[in-house]
Amino acid sequence: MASQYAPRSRNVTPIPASVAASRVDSGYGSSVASGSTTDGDHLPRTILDPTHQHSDQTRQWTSHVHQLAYNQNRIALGRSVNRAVDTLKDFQRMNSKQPVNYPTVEVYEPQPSLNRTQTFADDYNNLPGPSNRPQIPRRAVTSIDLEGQQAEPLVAPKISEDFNVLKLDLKLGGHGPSALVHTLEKSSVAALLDGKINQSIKHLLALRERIEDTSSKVLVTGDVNAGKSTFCNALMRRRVLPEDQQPCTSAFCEVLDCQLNNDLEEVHAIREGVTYDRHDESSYDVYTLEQLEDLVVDNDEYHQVKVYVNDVRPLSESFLRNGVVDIALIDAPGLNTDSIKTTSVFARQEEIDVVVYVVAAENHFTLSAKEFIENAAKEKAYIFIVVNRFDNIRPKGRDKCQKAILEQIEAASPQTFREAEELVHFVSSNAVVEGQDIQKLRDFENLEQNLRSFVLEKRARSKLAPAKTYLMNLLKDIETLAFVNKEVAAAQLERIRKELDEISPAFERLTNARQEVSDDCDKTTDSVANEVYKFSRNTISKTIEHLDDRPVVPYAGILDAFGYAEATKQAMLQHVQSSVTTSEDYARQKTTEGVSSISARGILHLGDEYIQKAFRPESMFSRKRDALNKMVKIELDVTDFIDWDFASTQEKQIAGAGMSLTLATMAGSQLFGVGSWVDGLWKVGNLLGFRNAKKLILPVVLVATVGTGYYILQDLPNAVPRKLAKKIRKSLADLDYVHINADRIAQQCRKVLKFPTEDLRAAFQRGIEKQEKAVKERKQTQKDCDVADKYFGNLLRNAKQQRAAVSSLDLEPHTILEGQQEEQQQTMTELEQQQQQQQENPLFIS
Ligand SMILES: Nc1nc2c(ncn2[C@@H]2O[C@H](COP(=O)(O)OP(=O)(O)OP(=O)(O)O)[C@@H](O)[C@H]2O)c(=O)[nH]1
Repeated sequence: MASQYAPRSRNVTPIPASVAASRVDSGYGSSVASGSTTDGDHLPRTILDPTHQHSDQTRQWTSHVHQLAYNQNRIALGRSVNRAVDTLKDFQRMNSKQPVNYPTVEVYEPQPSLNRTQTFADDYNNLPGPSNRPQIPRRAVTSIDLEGQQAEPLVAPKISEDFNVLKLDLKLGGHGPSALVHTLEKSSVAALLDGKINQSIKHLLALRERIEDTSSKVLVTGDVNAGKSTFCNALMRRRVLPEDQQPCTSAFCEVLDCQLNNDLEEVHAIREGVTYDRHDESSYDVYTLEQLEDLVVDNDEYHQVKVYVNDVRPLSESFLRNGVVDIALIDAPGLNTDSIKTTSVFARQEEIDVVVYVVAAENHFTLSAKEFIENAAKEKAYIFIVVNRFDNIRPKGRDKCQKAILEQIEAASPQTFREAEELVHFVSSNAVVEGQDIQKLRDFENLEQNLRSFVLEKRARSKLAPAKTYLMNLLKDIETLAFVNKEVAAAQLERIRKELDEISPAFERLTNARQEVSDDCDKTTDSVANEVYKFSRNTISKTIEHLDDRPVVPYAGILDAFGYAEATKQAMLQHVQSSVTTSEDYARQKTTEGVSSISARGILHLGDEYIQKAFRPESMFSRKRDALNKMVKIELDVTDFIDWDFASTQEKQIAGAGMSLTLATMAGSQLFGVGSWVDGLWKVGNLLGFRNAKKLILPVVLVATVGTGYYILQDLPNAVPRKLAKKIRKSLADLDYVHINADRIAQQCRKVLKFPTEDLRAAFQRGIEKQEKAVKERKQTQKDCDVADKYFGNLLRNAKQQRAAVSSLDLEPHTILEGQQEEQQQTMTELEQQQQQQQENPLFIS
C-alpha cells in the first residue's frame, strides 16, 4: 500500500452535528441548518426561496403521501416482476420443448412469378377471421418451419425491429440482426432466444432487488473532463471529489451520507472482485477523505470507493441527507477513458435508478454519449442531463448551442426532450465554487431543485420507472411472440387438418389395395404358369407323338442305312428340342405380359413411388438348350431297321391276295417265330394235303426268303423312323420328358414373375410406411400445435393482463398544495389502510 494513502485506523471520532457545519465548508460557502441566508463573502446558498411552493407542513404531508404511494407501487411492481419471471421461465420451458418461432424481416421482395413456398406471412394474411385482429404488418417468419423446411423470406416491415428486450443480438457482418435470423436454423434461433430470456430473468431479478432497495442510486456519468466531479461537489457544496483538467477519475466513487456509516466520514476502498459489506472490514480498506484524490486519480488498485460524507445542510436542501431516502451519488469514470471503463459504466447503469449525464457545452454529445443515452433511455425513459461548462460558450452563441444540444437529445431520448425544462439544464458547476455569478447560481439551484424532485418526490418515477418501462417492453415483446406463435400454430393446425384429410384416405386406400394387388399378382403368376405348362405339354407331346408322321431326312439307299438312321434320330431329337424351344418362346411372351400387368398395377396404385425395372425376357431359359442330347441316349441297333409289327399289320391287309403271297407273307412275316411258322405250315399242309405241301416247301421258303428280304429293303426308309420314333417316345416317356419340361418352363415363369411381384409388394410396403410416417408425424405436429395454440393463447392473455396492470401504475408524483391537507389526510388514511391490508394479505388487495 503506498504510504501516501495507506488505510487509516478506525479510531475516527464521529463528527458532532454541531461542529459539522463549520467543518464542511470547503470553498462552496458555509452550510447552515436554516434555509436561505447570506453571510458576508459568501453568496446565498439558496437563492430560490424554498418556501415559495410548500410550507414545511405541506412538504411533510406531501412526503408522507408520496412515500405511501411509492410503497404501494413498489409492492405492485414487485409482484409484476415475479409474475414476469414465472412467465419467462414457463416460456423458456416451452421453447426448449418446441422451438418458438421468431419473426423477422425479409431481405428481398420476391417477384410474383417466382415459385415460392408458402410462408407464415401468407398464412397470416390469408387467415379468415375478424378484420379487427391486430394489424401486424406482413412479415416473414423465417425461423418458422411450417413443413419441416425453412420458410422463404417475404416482404415485411420490421416486426423483429420492434422487439425491445427480446431482440436477438446478431451483430455480424454488414447484415442487420433480423436479416440474419432467417439464415439460422430454427433451433439456433430458439437457443439464442433462450439466452435472451436468461438475461431478461437476471435483469428482472436485479430490478426486483433495486425496487426492494430503499436507497436511490444516482449515477453521474459523461465524457471525460465534462465536469462530473465538479458537479458532484457542487451538489454537496463541498470539495470532496478531486477535480482536475486532466482525466482523473479512474474508479467509481459512491458518495453517501455518513449517517449510514455511524456518522464517520471516511473512504472505503474496494478491490476488484470483492463484494462490499460495510460490516465486514475485510471487504474494504479504510482511508480519510483527504486521501481520496490519491485513491481515484491514476490508481488501478481499487475499482470502487465508498465515500461517506457529512452533509450538514438542512433536509430541505441537502441532497444526500434529505430525510426521505438514502442517496448514493456515484461519480463514474468518464466515458471514453478506456474501453473497459466505458463498458463497466454501461453495465453499471442497469443497477442504478437515475442517470445524470454530464456533457461539456463546448463539446456537445460524442458518439458514445449518444449510444449511452439511447441505451439508458430505453429502460429509464428519462435521463437527467447536465450541460456543464456553459460559461465557456460565448453569450452570443448560447442559443445556438442550446438548440444544437436539444436537437441531439431529441434524437437520443425523445421522452427526455419532451420534459427538457425539468430534465435538461445548462449550467456552470464551477460557478458554485466561485460563487460570483448570481444568474449561474440560480441556474444551478434550479437544476438542483429539479434533480431533488426527480430523485425524491419523483422517486417512484426515478426508481420504479425503470422496472415499469422494462416490464412494459418485455411484456410487449412476449405479447408479440405469443401472438405470432399462436397465429402460426393456428395456421399449422389448419394446414395439417387439410393434409390429414388428403393423406388419411389415400393411406387407407393403399393399405386395402396392398392385399388385393398382392393376390392379383399371385393370380397372374399362377395363370401364366398354368397356361405355359399346358401349352408346353401340348406342344411337346404332339411333337413326340407325330415324330414319324413323315420322312424326317432323305433316304440315300441301303448303303447309307446307318447314316440314314443316325440322321433320322438326330432330326427327331432336334424336332423335340424345337418343340421345347417353341414352348420357351411362348413362356417368354406370356411372362412379359405378366410382368407388364404387374407393373401396371404398381403404377396405378403407387404412381411415381413405384420404380419399374427393365425386364429382359431373352435371358430366360438360357442354360438348358442342350439338355435333351444329354438326357436321351439312344443307341442304334439292327432291329431299328426292320419293323415286324408293321409287317404283321400289312399281312392282314393283303391276306386275300393269293396263297403263295400268303405263304410268302407268312414266311416273311413270321420268319423268326418257330411256333407261328409250324402253325403256318400245318395250316398250309391241311389245305394242300401233305404230299403237295412237301413238294412246295422249298420253293415256298425261297419265295418267302426273297420276299422277306425284298420287303425289308423296301420298308427300311419307313421302318427306321417308325422304330426310332417308338424308341425315342419310350425313352422320353421313361424320363417323363414332357412333364419335366413343361413344368420346368412353367416354374421358370413363376420364378421370373416373382421378382416384379416382390418388388411391387416392397414398394407397397414402402409407400404404406411412408404414408404411415407422414400421418404419424402430422398427428404429432397437430398435437404439438394444439398445445402451442393453447399455450400461446393463454400467454397472450396473461401478457396483456400483466401489461395492463403495470401500465395502470401511476408513478407520477402529485404536488400537494396548501389547503389540501384534509383531502390528503383522507387519502393517506386510505393508503395506509391499503398498505396494512397488503402486508397482511399480499395476494389480494382491494
Ligand atoms: N469553465 C468551467 N470549467 C469547469 C466547469 N466544471 C468543471 N470545470 C473544470 O473542468 C475540469 C474537469 O473537471 P472534473 O470535474 O475533474 O471533470 P470530470 O468529468 O470529473 O473528469 P474525469 O473524472 O476525469 O472524467 C476541471 O479543471 C474543472 O475545474 C464549469 O462549469 N466551467
